[in-house]
Amino acid sequence: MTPDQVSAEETPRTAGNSVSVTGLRKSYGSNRAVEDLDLDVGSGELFGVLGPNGAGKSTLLEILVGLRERDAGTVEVLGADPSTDREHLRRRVAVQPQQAELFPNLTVRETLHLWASFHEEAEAPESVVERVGLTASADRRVHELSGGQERRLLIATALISEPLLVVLDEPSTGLDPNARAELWDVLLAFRDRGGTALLSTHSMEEAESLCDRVAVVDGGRIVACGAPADLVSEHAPHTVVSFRRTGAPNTAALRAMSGVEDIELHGNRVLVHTHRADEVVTELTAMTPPPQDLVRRAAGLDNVFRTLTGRSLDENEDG
Ligand SMILES: Nc1ncnc2c1ncn2[C@@H]1O[C@H](COP(=O)(O)OP(=O)(O)OP(=O)(O)O)[C@@H](O)[C@H]1O
Repeated sequence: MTPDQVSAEETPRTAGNSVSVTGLRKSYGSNRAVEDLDLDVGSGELFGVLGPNGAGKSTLLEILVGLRERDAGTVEVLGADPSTDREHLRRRVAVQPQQAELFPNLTVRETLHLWASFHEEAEAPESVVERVGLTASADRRVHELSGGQERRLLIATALISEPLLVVLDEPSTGLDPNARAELWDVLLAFRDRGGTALLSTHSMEEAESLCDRVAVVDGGRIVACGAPADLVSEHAPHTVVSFRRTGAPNTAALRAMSGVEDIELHGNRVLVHTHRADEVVTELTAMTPPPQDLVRRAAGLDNVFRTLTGRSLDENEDG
């Protein structure tokens, strides 16, 4: 079964949505992990749930795939309720949790043959190997693979059942930029074949580069939802001028500069938010000593998050 082979009768859809959630709530004791959350993911979308650690992303995804019970709300995934219709969803939804394990001594090919044997209908392992770009490594053992190759093999084990929807919890955490880009290509190809992909991420770069639409979550709630470019133009239509800091920056003086709206400290860089970038760059370059490694860029989803919550997506930030 490929995404485009499934009839409407077999998989009832809700107005073109693969996922429809209303009023979802989940608490762990007194800790409210998900609060009155509404969400629609269209069929054929590559959809990202973006938020910092503890925002409720994993809890949401686990409820959607039937791994966790909700306290309240309605949930439809491919027209079924994951808490009661697990069998309906088992073949149609593939899940890649944050901590997934493979057998280290099996080869890539053996792994996929094993996973294929778990399903009544499965794609040929050879074609999945090719689709995730592991043909040259098909006979290598799992423990010999790079981190990126192993992650793509995990995705391959998810895709082998030819799911309509794949749900991935932070799929690219810990990967280097090349490995991330290769993994994104696999997900984009799945989307281009008609599949729906829902992933969580705390990387604004991943959300911006990969996702058709993004739900920005904080404290268990969606604070904004839309196409990345639309979210940026609505909530953060400004420029970020940044430079390398040497010693403790004089943030009070920077804040007092004409045109400066906000200052953030991010790692070894000072980020200056402004709608008047030319003016600010002129003022900054006139400072003594002049700022090093000055860069200007349009604001991104990290700035959307900051505008909407007053906090940073990146926990390690100190600004
Ligand atoms: N099994 C659990 N028992 C108690 N509290 C939990 C449990 N799982 C998650 N939580 C809490 O619920 C909140 C949401 O956690 P969740 O893991 O869903 O967020 P997240 O956005 O996926 O974060 P992370 O990226 O760190 O996994 C957090 O405050 C977390 O500590």
